[in-house]
Amino acid sequence: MSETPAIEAFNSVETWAEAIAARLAETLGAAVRDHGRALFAGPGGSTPAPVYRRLAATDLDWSKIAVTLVDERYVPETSPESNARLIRDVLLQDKAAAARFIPLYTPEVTVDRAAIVAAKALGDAGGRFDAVLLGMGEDGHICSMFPESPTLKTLLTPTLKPTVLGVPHGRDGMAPTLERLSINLPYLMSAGRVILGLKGAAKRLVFEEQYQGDPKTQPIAALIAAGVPLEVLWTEEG
Ligand SMILES: O=C(O)[C@H](O)[C@@H](O)[C@H](O)[C@H](O)COP(=O)(O)O
Repeated sequence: MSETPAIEAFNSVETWAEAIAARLAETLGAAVRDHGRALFAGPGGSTPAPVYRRLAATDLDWSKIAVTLVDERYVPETSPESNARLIRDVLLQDKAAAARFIPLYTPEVTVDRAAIVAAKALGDAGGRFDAVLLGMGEDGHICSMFPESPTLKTLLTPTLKPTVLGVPHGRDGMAPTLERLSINLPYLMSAGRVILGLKGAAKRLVFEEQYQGDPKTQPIAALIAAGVPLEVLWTEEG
């Protein structure tokens, strides 16, 4: 049985965000020191902004760090739904403005073509993340690994190469409401450090319910079963 990760609890969003940013900075700084470059992948959504703000102010050699996304809505950066917009507006500021951004979205092509372009761009950047920050939806999705999605099985297949896949929007009102692009489980298996940041009681409950679930249909269970050394940092403050 794979190690089940302990949940580290923080009594405020501030201390929670500081702890995550410090760990990400430690890992990215070590990668730059040891290999001359680092690759970070983070989520969109409403959770990571306090972490991104702290990371942006951290003294690292950002000119040697590339930043990308673990998933993206298939919309241009001008859309308020764009995760790239969040990264540019919050993370690629201050000291981190010197970092290179690798978007997942490509305009005017199909989502599957955009996934191929993104997979190549990430491959050209080394094909392995030194540090990953994940969020989680209240349905247990991470990245764009949504329950009931026809792409879920392929995204969760541990034996494939790390890549990016197109994810169709859900039918009959099912999530996701927009077409998406998502890294697959092998990208998390090959990462140097994977941190899951959770806020609120509901998400803690979902995590505790799902981490010993079905690795074929529940992303958190899939990470644990695949032996991803997940660090889970949680704060009650929603
Ligand atoms: O594109 C996205 O929505 C995110 O990358 C996604 O994977 C996110 O981490 C979860 O949906 C949680 O979203 P919240 O942080 O908004 O709860």
